[in-house]
Amino acid sequence: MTLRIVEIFGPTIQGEGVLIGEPTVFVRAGGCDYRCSWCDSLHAVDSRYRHDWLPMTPEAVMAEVERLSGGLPLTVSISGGNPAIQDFGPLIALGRTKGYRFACETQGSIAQPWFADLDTLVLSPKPPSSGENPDWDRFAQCLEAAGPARAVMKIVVFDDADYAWARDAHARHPELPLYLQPGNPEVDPDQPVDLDVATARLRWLIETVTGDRWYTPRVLPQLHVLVWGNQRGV
Ligand SMILES: C[S@@+](CC[C@H](N)C(=O)[O-])C[C@H]1O[C@@H](n2cnc3c(N)ncnc32)[C@H](O)[C@@H]1O
Ligand SMILES: Nc1nc2[nH]cc(C(=O)O)c2c(=O)[nH]1
Ligand code: SF4
Ligand SMILES: [Mg+2]
Repeated sequence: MTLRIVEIFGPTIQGEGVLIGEPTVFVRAGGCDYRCSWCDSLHAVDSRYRHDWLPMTPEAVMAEVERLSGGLPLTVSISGGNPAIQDFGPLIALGRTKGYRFACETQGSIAQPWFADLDTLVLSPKPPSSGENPDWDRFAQCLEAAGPARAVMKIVVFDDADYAWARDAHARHPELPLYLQPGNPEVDPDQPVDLDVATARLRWLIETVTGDRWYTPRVLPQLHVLVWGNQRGV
């Protein structure tokens, strides 16, 4: 059994959401059932890049994670692409025997039994600006599959319509801790990120939430983007 792997990198810090700042090794899976207009990881989505994806056994993935982490357990974040189109159960089982913890980032379109083996499931349903239209029944199936794993919701907000949509999404799932992050409009890895633009977008989101007296979500930047821009592998 092999997994389609785009890249394995770290240790770095988790730059987004509930685990922000946490030392992390990332395992990026190839392939996605969505095509978000502003996807910052097209190299893991578009089949144009698939010749760069490596078939790897769970043992080989874990060996690379251990090499990068110096053999000391930390949090492994499985992202993509949508990792839920593959079976990460054997990798998680193997990593657990060595003391590693696991988180997964997915949009909530495909449920997997192995979600229950995670420590943290980050569900990131896509707002209107993405051009995708989430299926809330499937989203609920993902939550059900998570079982004992901690599930949280992270929503990217580009504009007022996304913000209103995020409020509705929270109303559907008030039980999920909610994290909002401003959208990054500049995702070309070869172009620098304009920090003034990033700061202005973050300020707008904070002021929108507080101005609305909405005290539920945590508003966070993409910390890695502030530090490294759109560079890959960080
Ligand atoms: C690249 S995705 C991979 C995992 C999964 N496909 C998903 O979308 O949740 C990881 C996270 O990056 C977020 N993201 C992608 N492009 C972004 C952008 N341009 N600005 C801000 N966040 C973005 C996604 O919403 C998701 O929360
Ligand atoms: N540092 C860092 N934090 C991240 N959080 C989510 C990421 C992703 O691309 O899934 C990501 C990433 O690529 N790097
Ligand atoms: S679901 Fe995630 S990986 Fe897939 S296109 Fe959207 S942001 Fe990119
Ligand atoms: Mg990213």
